[in-house]
Amino acid sequence: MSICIKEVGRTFGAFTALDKINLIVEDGEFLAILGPSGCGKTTLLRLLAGFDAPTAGTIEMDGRIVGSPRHSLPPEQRNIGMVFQSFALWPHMNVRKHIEFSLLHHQYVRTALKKEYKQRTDEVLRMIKLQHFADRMPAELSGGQKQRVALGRAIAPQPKLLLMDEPLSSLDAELRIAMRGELQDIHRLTGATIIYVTHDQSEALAMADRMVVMNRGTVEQIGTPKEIYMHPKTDFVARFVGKANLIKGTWTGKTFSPDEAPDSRWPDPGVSELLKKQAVYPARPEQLALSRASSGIPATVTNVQYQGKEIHYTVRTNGGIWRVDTDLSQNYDMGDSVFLKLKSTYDLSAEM
Ligand SMILES: Nc1ncnc2c1ncn2[C@@H]1O[C@H](COP(=O)(O)OP(=O)(O)OP(=O)(O)O)[C@@H](O)[C@H]1O
Repeated sequence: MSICIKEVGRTFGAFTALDKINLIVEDGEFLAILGPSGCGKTTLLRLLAGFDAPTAGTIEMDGRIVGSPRHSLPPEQRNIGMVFQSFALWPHMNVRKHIEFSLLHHQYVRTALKKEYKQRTDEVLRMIKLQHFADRMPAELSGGQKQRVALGRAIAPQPKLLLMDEPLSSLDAELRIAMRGELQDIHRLTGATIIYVTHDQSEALAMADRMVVMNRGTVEQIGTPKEIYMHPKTDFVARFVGKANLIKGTWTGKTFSPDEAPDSRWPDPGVSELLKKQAVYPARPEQLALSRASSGIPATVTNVQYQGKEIHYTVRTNGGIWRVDTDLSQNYDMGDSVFLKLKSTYDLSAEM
């Protein structure tokens, strides 16, 4: 299913939860909507599901207007499947019945699928790897298994659009990672368009074809995970997705000199015009290095966190507090005086 969101807004009294959202989602695309708490992600998903109507603009699905201030097609007439954070399983139904129920009661199930619902249920149970758990009740399942039932129930009727609202957030870290692969498999197997809401950037980066980064009810940037991570357009995206340090300085054409180390020349890896206008360089923690040699920005180590594969340092300079991630060969202690630099692979001053 393709979706076209045009100038969509949603106000609650005097409060604007969504403002002039414009977005096109291609048929079969996996789109992640990423943003901090309260930025309007769930509000947008509710508009797409048909639980709520926009107060401005239009939402089209496969070329047909389904949501506008005057008219909203109810959820059951939209050919969608939904998966929520809470699983929302029925406590009195076993795993098989969950899948069967959705096949027998979803308005858009093809007659052939409905007729063959037992075979389809077996197929879905295999897809979500619960064929040996079909008779279990929800209370007898682990968190990951419950999540898979919710997913199976949503995909069984072969909806053209799957809406997911933080579906992995109640799982532990290990399961969340395992479920990412399963969601990708399901996307590949079903070919459905997926709109996936999360505030976890690593989830969005790992799975999505494209990401929409939202902030305070507006879209900050739309792009592939690589574009968003490597080339953030705004300071918000640079900080939120890449955890970038926004170092102040002067841009001269394609080189940057930090105010606190004016002799350094940092190259332009594709920094946006907006960030250049703001006279900052977005350096992600892994792009920075520390050294004892006296070149770069003088800094003091204020925090050290050993992470096994790398070390996360926090350093303070006159201009701010910055995060630097290094490999294990760099060893500094709290209180050490060091110099903050761009990693030598990036730093042009090394060639001078
Ligand atoms: N029915 C409502 N009445 C008034 N304000 C609302 C209503 N629904 C949402 N809001 C407000 O709209 C804003 C966006 O809410 P929304 O639930 O979309 O955020 P979110 O990005 O999904 O956040 P989270 O990640 O915490 O779920 C919030 O400030 C919220 O308080």
